[in-house]
Amino acid sequence: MTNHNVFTPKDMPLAAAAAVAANATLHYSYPPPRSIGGAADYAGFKKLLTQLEHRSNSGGSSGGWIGSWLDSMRASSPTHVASAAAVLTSPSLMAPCTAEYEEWMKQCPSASNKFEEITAKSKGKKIVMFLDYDGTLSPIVDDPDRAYMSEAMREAVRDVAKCFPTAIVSGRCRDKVFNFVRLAELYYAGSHGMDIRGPTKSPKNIREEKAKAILCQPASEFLPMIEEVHKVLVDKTGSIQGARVENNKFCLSVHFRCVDQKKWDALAEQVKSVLKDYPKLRLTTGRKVLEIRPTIKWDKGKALEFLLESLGYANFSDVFPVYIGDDRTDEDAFKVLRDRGQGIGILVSKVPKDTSASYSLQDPAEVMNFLRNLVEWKLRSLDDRVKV
Ligand SMILES: O=P(O)(O)OC[C@H]1O[C@H](O[C@H]2O[C@H](CO)[C@@H](O)[C@H](O)[C@H]2O)[C@H](O)[C@@H](O)[C@@H]1O
Repeated sequence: MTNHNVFTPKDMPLAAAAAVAANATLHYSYPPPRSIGGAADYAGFKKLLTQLEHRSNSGGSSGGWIGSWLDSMRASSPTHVASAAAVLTSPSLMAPCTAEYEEWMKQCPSASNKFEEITAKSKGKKIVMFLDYDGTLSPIVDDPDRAYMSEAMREAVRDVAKCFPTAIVSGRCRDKVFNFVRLAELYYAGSHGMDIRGPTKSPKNIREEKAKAILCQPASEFLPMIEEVHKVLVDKTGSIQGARVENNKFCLSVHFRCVDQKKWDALAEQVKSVLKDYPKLRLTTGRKVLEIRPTIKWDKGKALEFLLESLGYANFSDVFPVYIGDDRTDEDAFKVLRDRGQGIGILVSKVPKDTSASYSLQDPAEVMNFLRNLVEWKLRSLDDRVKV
């Protein structure tokens, strides 16, 4: 089991630096990652993409408790700004952070800086993209209903999907995440992978009938139970200001981002008392959220495997899955890739975390840059082939 975001007193400077980074108004003083090509280059490549498109057209997280409820909630929320100023102004506090970050960077280097290494690894293989939504394609915000992705990000994802089969894998319910992304040519795995659907508009790189046939809902029998628990939780948590229960169809999210920290314990107790009557449901933690889901052995890792199989890409030798995500629940997918020795996992994080991913990116902005670079690289290699 990974030990994400677990901060002990000795980690306090690091936690404070995390706060600085996670709140994005201040920046962690670390060398910015190298980028390949800027906006101008990208416009040129967009033109090339359109040309090449025409040319080709003619041919677990693991469940259970991690310590106490409250510890677990705190562990998933290292985003307070309280000590940020102290960190920024104190060299003695900054030094250990940098050393620790540098150490982490050795284990989980920047995918931007290692771009050539990544593309070299994928040589001769078919890249398949898996993208988490919240915190990966959209920045984390207080109101889950307003977690919009930018138009620029949408365009980058659209371009990626023209080059590689692309799936969105999210804890949100499939319809909701689709309404945010609004790209019909993608695969969507909602409810932490428990609701998978192929594209409604056929992507260029997949046979239409194959794409449309993909559908997987391994937790259907839990629907009535989830509905019931949703109602009970809304009722029980109603008195806690800022608490919010989100119905994600096959799972539920209890948000505490806007709850006063003094009330976290009370909220945890409420959730705990409800779940006592539902032993077939388990709880995991995400970014200031308690996630309630069926105890079935299904997670984002299983969803990734399902999609690879369905697409006929399960073969080790000719597929290179790239999974990008920021959350504990994405660790299940990173682990699958690591265990299979196939493709790469990229963790989106500005702070050191225990992870099964092999690379990192700092935030959605850097994810967008990475996606654009992949498209440019792909088009460059296609164009080179055409020239030959
Ligand atoms: O798998 P994901 O796509 O990363 O979804 C995980 C949860 O993301 C959302 O919550 C998170 O983002 C919110 C908006 O930025 C933020 O307010 C919240 O604190 C985060 O936990 C979503 O609302 C949940 O339903 C997903 O399970």
